[in-house]
Amino acid sequence: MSVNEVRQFVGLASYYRRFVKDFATVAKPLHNLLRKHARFHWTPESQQAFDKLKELLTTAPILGYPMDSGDLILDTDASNFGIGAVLSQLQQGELIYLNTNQNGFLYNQPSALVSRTDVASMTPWLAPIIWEGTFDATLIDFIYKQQNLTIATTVFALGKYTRFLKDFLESAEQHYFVGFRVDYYLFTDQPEAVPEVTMGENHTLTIRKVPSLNRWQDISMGRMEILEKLIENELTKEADYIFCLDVDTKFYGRWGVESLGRLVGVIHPWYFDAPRNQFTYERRPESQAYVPAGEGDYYYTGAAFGGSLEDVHHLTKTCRKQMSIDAANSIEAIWHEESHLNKYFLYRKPSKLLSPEYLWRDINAGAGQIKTVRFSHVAKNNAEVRPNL
Ligand SMILES: CC(=O)N[C@H]1[C@@H](OP(=O)(O)OP(=O)(O)OC[C@H]2O[C@@H](n3ccc(=O)[nH]c3=O)[C@H](O)[C@@H]2O)O[C@H](CO)[C@H](O)[C@@H]1O
Ligand SMILES: [Mn+2]
Repeated sequence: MSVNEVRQFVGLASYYRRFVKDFATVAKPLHNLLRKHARFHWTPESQQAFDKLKELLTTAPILGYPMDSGDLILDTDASNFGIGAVLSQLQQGELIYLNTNQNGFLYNQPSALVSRTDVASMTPWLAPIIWEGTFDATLIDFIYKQQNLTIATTVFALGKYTRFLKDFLESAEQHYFVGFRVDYYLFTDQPEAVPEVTMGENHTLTIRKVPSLNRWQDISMGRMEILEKLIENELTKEADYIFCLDVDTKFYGRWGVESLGRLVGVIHPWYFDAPRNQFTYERRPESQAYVPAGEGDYYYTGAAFGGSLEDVHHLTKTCRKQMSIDAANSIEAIWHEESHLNKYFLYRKPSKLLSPEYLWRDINAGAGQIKTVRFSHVAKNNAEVRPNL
């Protein structure tokens, strides 16, 4: 054990002491011993103290959850390491520079003056609009990590859409809420067609069989009622937030806790720069999804939305009811549940908006303001994959 390694470890422990419960009584004596040895020499006694302190740091409950490899340690460049990686590298004798600054958690200073100027990062009702460059991933992960959250995520794959599952799930496991608890609920008419995909730590996949339907519109709209019932009957105690995502999609970049909010809409990738009179709202007053000319904020996609269980429950219940009124009147909104969702969001403003980075048209389609594509539709031949036109 080199003096350097011990110094690093002491730094690590110093950094963590504010988070470890009972640090003063349990770990401080060991910490002090090591501090002394870091300057002098290494004995079997210090090795024991080192091992014990290491164990404490990896198993002690901090702020209500045990430390794990997802916990962050920052160095002065604001890059981060998981504690697991740090400890194993220490064991392997690799040099890691750790910040031992006692004043706390380091990250880039936020500016009151400088931000992105090429996009709007706030709605007129003061909901943030999330774009690359509007948040600090390290900081926001650190903050949310302390809340021990579960994010339920629903995805539907009926008929030929099961072909999209492999890419969807594999890419989600690389980019979607990595390090946080995610429970996917996959609804399909063919459970046997669901591919084997290895789930990351704290990510689970539950498969639910649902009946096949003959119209793609009914599949798409039917999601509202299934979500409503899922939240009502099962999720209340199981999750904190929920997202509902299209399956004909793939992740290419981080989608994380920056997306969480009470009620979250994603700006549609085709209409983020369009005047509201071009939005494809339902324009027939006979439909419950009707939006009169001259109204409208942003046009939201039906392919991704979410929020707290309570707010998404209200949203899905409202859309389900509005769609059944339409059905009773033999009218179907032009863009199905997406039309109802847009009507809902017009009169119940989302508390957070995600930019089209969170649902892009196609990975190969560029746009100046889109600095990173996080999630994108994949090209598909509608006539070939859908059960009807
Ligand atoms: C970019 C965007 O805003 N997408 C929306 C759009 O067209 P899309 O072309 O994206 O709709 P879509 O064909 O992807 O259908 C929506 C979703 O329903 C599911 N599905 C559909 C058909 C099928 O045979 N099997 C199956 O599982 C699947 O999860 C799919 O992702 O309009 C739809 C309603 O009009 C939905 O609001 C979509 O979210
Ligand atoms: Mn889609």
